[in-house]
Amino acid sequence: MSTHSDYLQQAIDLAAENVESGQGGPYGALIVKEGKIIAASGNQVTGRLDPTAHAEVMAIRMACQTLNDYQLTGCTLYTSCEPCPMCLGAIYWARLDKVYYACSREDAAAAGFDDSFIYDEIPLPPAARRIAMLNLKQGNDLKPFELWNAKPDKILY
Ligand SMILES: Nc1nc2[nH]cnc2c(=O)[nH]1
Repeated sequence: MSTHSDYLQQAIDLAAENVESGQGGPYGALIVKEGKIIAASGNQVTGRLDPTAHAEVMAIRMACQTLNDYQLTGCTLYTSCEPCPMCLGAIYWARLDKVYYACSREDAAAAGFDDSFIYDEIPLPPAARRIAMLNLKQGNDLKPFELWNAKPDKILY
């Protein structure tokens, strides 16, 4: 029976292997459900030319395919490093039960992966962010939400 520490060690090993493979950054993640590893991935940002291909996001995508579901309730994520703000959002949307991580955001920053500029942006008003988010109201901007609310067979997530 593997322990939390065993799974976390596997995530760290994946991260270290990822440096050799050249697929992306020094990160690894895996997802466990009922004692079984259902997904595992390294960071694949540069290999896939995909800035969203962080280890945690890749593992979440893989686990959803494995379970044929869009939510991961009952699953635990093990990651070599504290999730970045993007992965944090993905973790909540995926409804994972719990996350274990090894390195901290401070460790990542010391290695050149500093997320603090993103954390600092979050509380700012959208238009004041470094990448300005400009709210342009349109006459029919609420239409998609109205259609959604009226749709009897919608799949809630
Ligand atoms: N936790 C985590 N942080 C990152 N920062 C840049 N890439 C990654 C990643 O794949 N995982």
